[in-house]
Amino acid sequence: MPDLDRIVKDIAEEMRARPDRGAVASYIPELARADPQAFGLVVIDGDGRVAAGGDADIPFSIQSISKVFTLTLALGMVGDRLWRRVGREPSGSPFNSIVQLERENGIPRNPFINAGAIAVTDVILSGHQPREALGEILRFMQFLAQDDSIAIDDRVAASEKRTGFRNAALANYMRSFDVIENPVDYTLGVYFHHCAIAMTCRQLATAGLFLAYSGHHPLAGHSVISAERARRINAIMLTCGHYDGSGDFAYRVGLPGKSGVGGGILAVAPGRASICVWSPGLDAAGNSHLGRIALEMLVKRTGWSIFGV
Ligand SMILES: NC(=O)CC[C@H](N)C(=O)O
Repeated sequence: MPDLDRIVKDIAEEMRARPDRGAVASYIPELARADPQAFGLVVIDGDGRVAAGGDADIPFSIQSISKVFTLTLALGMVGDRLWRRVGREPSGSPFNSIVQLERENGIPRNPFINAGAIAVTDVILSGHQPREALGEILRFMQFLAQDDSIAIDDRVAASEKRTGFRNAALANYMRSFDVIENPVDYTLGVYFHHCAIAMTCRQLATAGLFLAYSGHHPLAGHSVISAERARRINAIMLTCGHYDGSGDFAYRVGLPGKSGVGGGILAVAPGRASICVWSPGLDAAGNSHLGRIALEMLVKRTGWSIFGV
C-alpha cells in the first residue's frame, strides 16, 4: 500500500504538530496519566497489509471500544434475545447519562452507552463467575488481534472501580428493573476490567478486521460472525458509536466507528480496511479530538466514506 502508507504517515505528522489536542479524560484518575502528545494511526487491509504512522505500537486503554467486542460476544451467546434488554437507537445523550433509563423502563437506548454496555456485560456474565466471563472477553480480544500478550491494566480497572459512582448508579437502577440479573458488583467488576484492556492501534485494527470483511477475519482465517450480524454491528457503530457526537462523526467521517475515553477510535471501511487511531485528548462529547480529525482526513484522501467521495 505505497500511497496509503504515505497518506497515513503524512496524517500522523500533521497531527503531531497540531496545538489543539482536546482534554485528556481525568474522571478516571489513572487515564489522566496519558501523554496528550501521543498520536497513532494504523490501517490494515484483508491481505494483512499495514500502513502505520506515529505511536502505532504503544498500548492505551481501550475503554468503550471494548463495547463492540462485548456486543459481538453477547449476540453470539443469546442472539436476538439481547434486544429485550437493550435497544439500538442513538441516545442523543452523553455516554454516562441516566435520564432516559427512567422514562424507558430501565432499558438502555443502545449497547454503546455505558448503561447499555453494562447490560450487555451482565448477559455475558450470566451463569459464570466474573473471572470466567472476563477471561472469555480477553481471550476473544487476543484471538481477534492475533496476539496473546494483550492484557488488562489492573491499575486502570482499580481506578475506575474507586471512582465509578455514576456507573454504579446506572447498574443499580437497571437492577431495579431486572435488566441486570447478576449481583451489581460482579457485573460492574467485569465491565470495569474489560474497559481497562490495554491495546495498541495495530492490535485494535487487527481485531476489527472481521467487521470490515463481512464477519470473516482474514488473518485469523475464521468466520467470527455471519455477514448479516457484521452488517448490523456496523450499523450500530455508525449510529451510536460516538454517543451524542454520532451524527457529527457520520457527517464528517462516514464510517462505522467506536470511540473510547482512552482516546482511541476503531473505524471500519467495509471491504477495504480496519482502522484504529489514538490521540488521548477528547472533545466535549468524550471522543478523541484529533482522532476524528485524522479519520476525516483519511476518508477525504482515500474516498473511503460509505457515503461516497
Ligand atoms: N466512553 C467511555 O469510554 C466510557 C468508558 C468508561 N469505562 C466509563 O464507564 O465511564
